[in-house]
Amino acid sequence: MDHFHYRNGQLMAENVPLEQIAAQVGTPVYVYSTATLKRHFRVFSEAFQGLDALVCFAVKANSNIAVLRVLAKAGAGADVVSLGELKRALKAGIPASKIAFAGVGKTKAEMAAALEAGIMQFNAESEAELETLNDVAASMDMVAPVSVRVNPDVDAKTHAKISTGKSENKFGIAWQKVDAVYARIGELANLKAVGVDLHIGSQLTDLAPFRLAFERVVGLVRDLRAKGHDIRHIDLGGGLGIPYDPDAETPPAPADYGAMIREVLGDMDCNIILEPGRLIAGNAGLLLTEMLYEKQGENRTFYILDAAMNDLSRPAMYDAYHAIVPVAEPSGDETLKADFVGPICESSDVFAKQRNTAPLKAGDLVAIKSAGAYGAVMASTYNSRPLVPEVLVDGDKVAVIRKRQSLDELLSLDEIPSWLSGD
Ligand SMILES: Cc1ncc(COP(=O)(O)O)c(C=O)c1O
Ligand SMILES: N[C@@H](CCCC[NH3+])C(=O)O
Repeated sequence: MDHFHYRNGQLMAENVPLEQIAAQVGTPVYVYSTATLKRHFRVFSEAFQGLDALVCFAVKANSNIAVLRVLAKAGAGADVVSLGELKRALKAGIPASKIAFAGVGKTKAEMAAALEAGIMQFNAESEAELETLNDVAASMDMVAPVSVRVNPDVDAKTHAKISTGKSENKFGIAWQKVDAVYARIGELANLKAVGVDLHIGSQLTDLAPFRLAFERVVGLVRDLRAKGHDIRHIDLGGGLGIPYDPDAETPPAPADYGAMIREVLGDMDCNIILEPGRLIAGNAGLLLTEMLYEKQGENRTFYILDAAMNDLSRPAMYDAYHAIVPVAEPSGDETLKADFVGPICESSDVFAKQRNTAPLKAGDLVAIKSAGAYGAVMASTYNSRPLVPEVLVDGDKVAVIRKRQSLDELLSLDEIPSWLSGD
């Protein structure tokens, strides 16, 4: 059941008409459904029932503290990649013991803060990082729990810009080198190897690359254990895709993903960590926007929206498909083709080209769907456009969970140096 649905001719977020949110908060605005977040988390978690599994939400997908709070209450851990994300996860009530810290460029300050907080594990991505982590832990008289992120050199068969598990990608340590790396960890007094980790890419719509990568990791864990390393955690990363365009994509169901994992890892006697981001948040949010103008170009109609690529960058960055629907349910069957574009001075500020749509007019509200993951978090203020607000709906309750940035707030970050002030 879609929690964004038409009722009495109006697109709703659960029991709240989007028109009401636009009137209260203005547009553009991100709107999230609590029921969808909870359902996605539950369905994903149920796929691992009976296994010793921990679902760590990838905070990079949606880092709003209220969204994290919903997931914390449902039992989620967190996968974080910066001190900012760590602080958000902790503030949302996710216990440090359920937090993994990933990323190729962790700073010493980030390492120290994460050690201080007592996180579950660092997912280390290079030999140099391990040496630095050992030094930081030594200076604090602590032992850092580490998993090495293995790069299994598997083609995830996803968009090139969101593939991470090939040898040419910057992520992880080549799986052929991993043996030597764990031997080195064994020599470092302030590190303790607790697991292995991998993440091969995002928006995967096929189980085969996952299976290949997981089988490689299982082989690796057996070897490491035979050499005396006590590998308890196997972190399989995130990446399971979602249907942005149900006619074009049919990603595997979480239950099938879970069944495959059970098959490959079921007898490993380990704690399995999963890091879904998009799967939990993607279809739990939309970007609500108003159409400003219609413009007739050469052989095409432009629908110019008040949202732009700075608010939702996925179409511009990855040519990503997002469904676009009118908030007022179309009364007839008439359709036409239009380009949905934003106001930014870039040719790539396009949400959809030659998209079939009901005819729209200036002032109409439009929802850009599947924008709950990698939407608000990737926004910028390009063209001096303030960050847009985020709203959370729960049944008939509505709350602004991030307020709209004001122009004053945006401009107040700049300063004119003393030598330029005056005439
Ligand atoms: C290390 C890591 N874990 C988890 C994720 C979440 O991925 P997704 O949102 O595709 O589930 C990402 C992003 O791709 C990631 O880099
Ligand atoms: N940001 C990307 C995915 C990359 C995920 C981060 N590893 C997207 O919107 O699809």
